[in-house]
Amino acid sequence: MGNRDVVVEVRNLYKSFGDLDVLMGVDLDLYKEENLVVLGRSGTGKSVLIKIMVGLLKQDSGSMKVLGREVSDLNTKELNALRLKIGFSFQNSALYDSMTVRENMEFPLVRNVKNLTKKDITYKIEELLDAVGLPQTINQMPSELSGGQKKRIGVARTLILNPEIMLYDEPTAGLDPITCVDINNLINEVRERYKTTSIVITHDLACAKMTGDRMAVLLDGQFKSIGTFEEIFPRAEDERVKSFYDYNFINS
Ligand SMILES: Nc1ncnc2c1ncn2[C@@H]1O[C@H](COP(=O)(O)OP(=O)(O)OP(=O)(O)O)[C@@H](O)[C@H]1O
Repeated sequence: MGNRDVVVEVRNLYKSFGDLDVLMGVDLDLYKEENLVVLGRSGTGKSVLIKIMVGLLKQDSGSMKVLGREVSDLNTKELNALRLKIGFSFQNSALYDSMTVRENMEFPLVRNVKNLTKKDITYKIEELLDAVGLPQTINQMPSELSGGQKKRIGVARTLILNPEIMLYDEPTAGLDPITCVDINNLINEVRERYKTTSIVITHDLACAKMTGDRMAVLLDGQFKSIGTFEEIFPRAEDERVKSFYDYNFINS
């Protein structure tokens, strides 16, 4: 891990929807260049937490500081600037089906960065396709790519704006075990090469083990356990944390 600068600081964060209490006192420090895995069953509030982090939702109380700024205090312009520093890698890759790989990658660049020459754009696209090991796909359509390749291109497209923070939402969902290992390696390589700080949301403990420096388990609206894989799972006492481990490593 790099130094211990805190990139995201969450303190006593609460969020409810009517009678539904989702986040109930979340605390978290995400350190620079760390890969933090967030685990939690469906509906525990992982997406709500991420949405508060990028200013799509507002907390009821508590604090969410990203890159030193309290997100709920930011105006629209500041929020847009913050979002450019956060790369979101979607579960379904979110590529535009009617565009080639090159056009898919060009799109966020042209939209967000002024005064780039055609040469700059091509250079950047080629560099990132190289980084994800798919330079040969530049003129292909998404329909011609495998699920794993689409994920890689999705990650390359997210990286094109040089984000400081990467959010990976279920990066291995729907992939075969070998492609999962590939994507996990990619997440680690991205951190090495681009010095990103990452949050990986997953239900896949093998993915968690390979990519996470630490993991945080969201239970009853809080991170009850935060630590390395070995600190949390093999000897978990909470039945729900234990069942996560048993399900992934014994019953599957
Ligand atoms: N805008 C909203 N209005 C009302 N309820 C919401 C809203 N957003 C989320 N919720 C509720 O908050 C709870 C947590 O949702 P969230 O999407 O964060 O779950 P999750 O942990 O990301 O689940 P999954 O793993 O299935 O994606 C759910 O019960 C959901 O219905």
